[in-house]
Amino acid sequence: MSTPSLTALTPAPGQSRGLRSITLARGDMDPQSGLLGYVVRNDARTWIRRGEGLVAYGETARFTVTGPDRFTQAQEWWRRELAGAAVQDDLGVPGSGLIAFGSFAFSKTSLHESRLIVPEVVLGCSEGRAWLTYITDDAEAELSAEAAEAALAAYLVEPDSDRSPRPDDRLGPGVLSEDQYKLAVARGVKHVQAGELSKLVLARDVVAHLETPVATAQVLRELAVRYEDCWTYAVDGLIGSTPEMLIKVENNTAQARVLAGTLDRANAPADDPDYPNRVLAGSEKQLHEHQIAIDSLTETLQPFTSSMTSHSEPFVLQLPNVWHLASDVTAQLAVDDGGQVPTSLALVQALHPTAAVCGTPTTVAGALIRELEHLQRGPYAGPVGWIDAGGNGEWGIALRGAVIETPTRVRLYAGCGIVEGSLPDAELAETWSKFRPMIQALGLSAPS
Ligand SMILES: C=C(O[C@H]1C=CC=C(C(=O)O)[C@@H]1O)C(=O)O
Repeated sequence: MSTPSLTALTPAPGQSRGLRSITLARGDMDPQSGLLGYVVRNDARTWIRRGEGLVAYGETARFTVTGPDRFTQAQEWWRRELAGAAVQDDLGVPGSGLIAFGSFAFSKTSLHESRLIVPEVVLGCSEGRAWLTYITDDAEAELSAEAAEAALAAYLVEPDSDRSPRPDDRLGPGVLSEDQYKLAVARGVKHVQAGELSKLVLARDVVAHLETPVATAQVLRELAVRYEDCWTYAVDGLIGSTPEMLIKVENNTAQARVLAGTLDRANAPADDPDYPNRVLAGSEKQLHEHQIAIDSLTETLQPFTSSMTSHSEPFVLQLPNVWHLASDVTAQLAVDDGGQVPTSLALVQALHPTAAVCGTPTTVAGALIRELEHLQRGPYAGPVGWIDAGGNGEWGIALRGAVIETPTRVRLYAGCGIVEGSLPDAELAETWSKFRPMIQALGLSAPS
């Protein structure tokens, strides 16, 4: 596999062979709803957390790719687009100026197309500062505040309607039945016990069949409000709210949030505040599973850094559906001989797939996933996020999400880390707790 170029991506000032963009500060974002007020169309692309992030519409350029070099090729395409671009950016903060949204297949052998998409309009909000970016490939187009506002207004003029649950909406089985999934888990445990690997992540799917077309914008707003500590993503029908940050790059700093170890909140005793600390943070099995995930991230990130910090113990992250063992990692990126730090995509290429979604060792786990899961993961558990012209970006792991396959068919995915002590019934139950965000946002109920 070719190694990623670590040179930061820099647009050439003044050139306009291709993309042209203007970014303007915008003061009128409703502080209550933040960006959510703009998530009104089902084709919105989003990256939202606590009311901030990015919402985009339209498409000015697109790159698609499959195979083991998908990250490198995407980065090379982005570099070429930037080399011919003319960028006016009043703000110069991560996410302003030219950006591309992206989603990548989990597997290097997947036929699913990984993609980078340059939108036409982007609304951004970070630390209270809001902006609007307008991007065009029309050499004659006027680049002004009026033109940018008009481009945005054209997308907002006809919002898509919300929908109410219908009697015939239902949740059906996916590729594997529940019993087949439990069998796959039992087989996975045997491979771990045989010493072939220390951790394996096995996923399964369920399918939502809706009577009327899915109201994607409504689903995204519900996810973003309910799962405000997660990153609510939408890229070409891949939607969800992920609690796991694969890598975020802001100038010379990289951050990751590693999760592994899960406890369902549904059956937790209401009068026992110490329950997650005792049952999750006090469990040898869960701590072992978490340690494997954090080691896989820090060992791979380390060569790109000059310093790195993470707490020695994971903390308990409380989400509406589950508690997770979580570790936040912050690193200063090492500067190369040319004075550059790696781009967010270069780090994604190095880090994906972590043990949180694949296993350890990666190659053994990857082969077993193909053998035992019988699932085409597509973009599930792959990197999803955005990159800007400076190489900054945020790439989450596409978890707690779904793929909209047709307007009335939505495939939900969830997986579990399998270690030596894993029990098939418990792992099956855990997948239901991980499906819950999407099940609720779609207005469905899980089978009891
Ligand atoms: C693979 C998933 O979750 C991963 C992330 C957090 C906790 C996990 C766990 O406890 O098994 C999984 O490793 C998923 O949500 O589909």
